[in-house]
Amino acid sequence: MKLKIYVTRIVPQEGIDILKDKYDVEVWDSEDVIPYEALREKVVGITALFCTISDEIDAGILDAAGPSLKVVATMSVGQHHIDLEECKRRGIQVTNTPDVASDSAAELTVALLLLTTRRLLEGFEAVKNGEWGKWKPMWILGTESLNRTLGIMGMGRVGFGVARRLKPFGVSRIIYHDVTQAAFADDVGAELVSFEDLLKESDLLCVCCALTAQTRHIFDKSAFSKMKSSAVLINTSRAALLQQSDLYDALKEGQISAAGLDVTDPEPLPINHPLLSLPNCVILPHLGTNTTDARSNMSINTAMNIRAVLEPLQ
Ligand SMILES: O=CC(=O)O
Repeated sequence: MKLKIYVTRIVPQEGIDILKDKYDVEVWDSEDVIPYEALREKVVGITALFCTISDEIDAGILDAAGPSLKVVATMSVGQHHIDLEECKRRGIQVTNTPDVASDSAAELTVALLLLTTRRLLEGFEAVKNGEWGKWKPMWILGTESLNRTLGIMGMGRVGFGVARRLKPFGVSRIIYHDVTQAAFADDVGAELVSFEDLLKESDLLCVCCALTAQTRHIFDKSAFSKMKSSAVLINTSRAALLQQSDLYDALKEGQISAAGLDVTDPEPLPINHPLLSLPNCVILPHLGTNTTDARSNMSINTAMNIRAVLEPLQ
């Protein structure tokens, strides 16, 4: 009898194709999140769970799956939706897809930076609303990257990808803060600085680090007060790196000039949320890995992770 794999969402077929001949693969046939109770029913007796970042995989789901479950493979970089301790205790392996989505996330960070610094959405809104009059010397003035200091919080795969892409834009300096010196940072001439100096010196600050106990809410009132009033902050990593209500105050009071966020708390952000009332805050609906290439590679990577765990057991 074939081992059972449950896939919690319609995902790119490439990943399913890698699994379907060898395993009994069932897919939740929807673009939407499977309800918790339905997931509990579906996982009974499975050996592998192919899930996404919006499925909560807690002890209740692991209990329902039972002792046959050997791997929880998430088609995401983030693993905060999985009870890792509980998986460890039960000897269930957890896998994610960190490498294949970095280029997509880095590109999105650059796109959001330009969207924010050049106020492109305001321009598009003006076109749609019939506010585009004769050429005006003082209308929708943005900030160029040329000769600006680019700051990167977290010189990992995404941070490096952002630095590599923005260097040819003519930024004058690239500085970064991380727990250690990143060997490849030299390739873009990036200098390691303290968090304090990153705040004080960055004109364009991209947050690309992981969320840990040390980085949770690291961008708070005190951090914003050290930044330049002309600085633009971009967060494409995790919402909890920022103290969101402090960010609102900093943007409202002009402590920093603008922010671009691809991640918010909560997600989705309610349409009456105060951040959405600010003209200097651009918000995207968590689009970091939304490319056909990244999603296809994430699906393949997830399937390969499942095979890497199951094959030695068979
Ligand atoms: O946020 C998206 C991911 O972790 O893949």
